[in-house]
Amino acid sequence: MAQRWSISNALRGMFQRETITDETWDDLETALITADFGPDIAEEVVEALRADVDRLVIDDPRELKRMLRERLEERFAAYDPTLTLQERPAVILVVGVNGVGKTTTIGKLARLLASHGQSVVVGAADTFRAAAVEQLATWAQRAGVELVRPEREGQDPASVAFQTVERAKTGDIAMCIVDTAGRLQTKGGLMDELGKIRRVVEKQAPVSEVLLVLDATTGQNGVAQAQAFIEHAGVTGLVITKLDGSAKGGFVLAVQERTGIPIKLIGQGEGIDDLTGFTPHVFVEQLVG
Ligand SMILES: Nc1nc2c(ncn2[C@@H]2O[C@H](COP(=O)(O)OP(=O)(O)OP(=O)(O)O)[C@@H](O)[C@H]2O)c(=O)[nH]1
Repeated sequence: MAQRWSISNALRGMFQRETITDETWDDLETALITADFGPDIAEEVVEALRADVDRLVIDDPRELKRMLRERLEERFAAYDPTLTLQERPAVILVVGVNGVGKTTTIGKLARLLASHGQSVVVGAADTFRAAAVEQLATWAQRAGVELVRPEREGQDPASVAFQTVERAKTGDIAMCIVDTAGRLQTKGGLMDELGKIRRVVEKQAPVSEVLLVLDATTGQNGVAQAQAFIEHAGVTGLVITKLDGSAKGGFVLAVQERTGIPIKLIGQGEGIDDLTGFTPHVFVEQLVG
């Protein structure tokens, strides 16, 4: 079954026509804009394909579909989606606004890494809500990985992050994932706190990845969120969650190009196995059909 965020249905009529006409181009641009690529990218893609079709004297819409896949894949693949986890321990900080899916993503990522034979410890540096710690504890248990909890409610999140990395070092644990409290990108004090967490962790070990989690259903607003986090937390990769509930597959490309930060992981469900790496070829196959 096609993903909800796929544009294959929107394109169906277009590829059922015998030849490429003006309507073909209008339909394509509308499909791209509807999928939240944003008007600029939609126009660029249409213009580039139009030029190719004219130059190569093509009139078969099926050929155009192949060219659309190629062009999108080239744009998606302009950034390296590989997680950089060579350090020992490899420290991953996970940041983002409230409710985007940080804790869920950590549970899934811990499971993914553990299933590849890595030892993992997760740290509950979201110390404001006891429920947040318990939620992470449940995920850690499901993933079969160790957890470092705050010693008391309201403990400085940076100190929990520090203790988590310390635990990884003393226990010879390869991967260390630190959960942080959700925060609005407009709250300066809370954004500064992220910088502090990072500096404190770096006293123990270099930070390998700072992953910013974005909810695909927020669309272009996610770009504004991303920019503030990039400024304050030194984001190295994006995680797009809730793509399963979104009709906005194009958001993935828009946010990557506008922030210049690669998409590294994709979440498509609430289950522990619903997280994958980002593979442009596979993604575009599903997107275009
Ligand atoms: N459908 C779907 N739901 C998701 C996905 N990822 C997370 N969720 C749901 O989103 C909700 C919020 O997820 P959390 O992991 O608690 O989000 P958070 O960012 O840690 O939240 P705060 O700690 O409050 O900032 C939960 O109901 C999750 O089940 C996803 O990929 N798909």
